[in-house]
Amino acid sequence: MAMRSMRKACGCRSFIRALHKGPEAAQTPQKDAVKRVFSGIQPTGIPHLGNYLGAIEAWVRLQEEHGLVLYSIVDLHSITVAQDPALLQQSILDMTAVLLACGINPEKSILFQQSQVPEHTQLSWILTCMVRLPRLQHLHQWKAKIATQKHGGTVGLLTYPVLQAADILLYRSTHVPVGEDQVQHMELVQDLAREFNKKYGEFFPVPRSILTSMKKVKSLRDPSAKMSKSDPDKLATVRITDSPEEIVQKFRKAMTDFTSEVTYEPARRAGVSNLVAIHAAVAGLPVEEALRLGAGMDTARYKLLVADAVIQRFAPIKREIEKLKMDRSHLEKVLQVGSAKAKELAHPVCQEVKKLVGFL
Ligand SMILES: Nc1ncnc2c1ncn2[C@@H]1O[C@H](COP(=O)(O)OC(=O)[C@@H](N)Cc2c[nH]c3ccccc23)[C@@H](O)[C@H]1O
Repeated sequence: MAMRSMRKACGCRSFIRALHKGPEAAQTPQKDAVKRVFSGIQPTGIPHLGNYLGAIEAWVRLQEEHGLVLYSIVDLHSITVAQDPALLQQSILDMTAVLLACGINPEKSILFQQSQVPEHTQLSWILTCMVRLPRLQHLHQWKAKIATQKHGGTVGLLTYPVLQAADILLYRSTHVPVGEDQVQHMELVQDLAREFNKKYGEFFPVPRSILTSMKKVKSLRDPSAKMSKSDPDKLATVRITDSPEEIVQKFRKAMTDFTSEVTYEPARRAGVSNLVAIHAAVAGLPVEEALRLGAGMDTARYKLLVADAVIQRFAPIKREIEKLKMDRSHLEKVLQVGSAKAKELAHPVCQEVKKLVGFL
């Protein structure tokens, strides 16, 4: 059944070609002609402009182009740092509402809850036994995250990228739309796929990252850093559900420089260039057109134009989120159905892996 569903996944490749792929992606030979797309998002916190432009927007387009597309709400990943159980339950449903409101269509892609498919943790254990400790200790995100944790962080936080590898490989995925912050994790996934194939015979395709032109949306308060859910400065991050007033305030306070003209020079003028990139992306314009609209404005006025474009873009999504959140049983049903479909795909792959590894 799994292989039959996977074979259906072909479709046109134009969108994938149109997206910028990272260098590691371009160099990876891809023997597998069938495209299988997988990605995930942590349920904790409301998605922000970075999640939306760097990942979710691409997810929506990819489900139009490919037969087998899976998106997972990765609740197992979220407990690598402390969570309140009641809040986590609510966050999983809220994230379901957000993804549906953004355009994820459960008829076109499989939207599911990671913990409902136990094969993720089973494959994760097998892969964990193939990774050397220093490989995980050298990853940027581990180093950044332990700096914020008491007592050095949990073992789960350390092995988090191996679970991510299991998520992807479990569906023998070929393409993974992610933001730039996940590229190092993707290199680990690619290495694990190659190593597994070398040891047990050709089994996993080596998955490629798909990066959009908005692969790193910067913090509004520090354009040298990425926009992040966990930024302690509330003005740094624009969430999908922010009110128009909050959005205006955040853009007003966005860090730029002492030049008032609006230009796009990411290396020299990171702050204003981040605004131009956001403007172009949310308004669906080329950067040149966004610059033309900002011509003659000073940065203070341009910030309001960008804020307005973001407000317009998020307004219908916000309305839809509110509507969806009123029907809890619908959200639960979507996850239930999606998780059953994912399990149907995951089970035979996991069984094959177990056999290859030598389990009876
Ligand atoms: N400032 C930003 N600019 C551009 N893109 C950004 C920005 N911030 C976040 N992203 C992207 O949003 C997606 C979800 O983020 P998460 O932190 O939940 O994403 C994470 O924590 C993953 N470990 C979840 C995961 C678990 N298993 C997977 C398997 C495949 C892909 C992803 C996963 C990601 O694509 C992330 O790159």
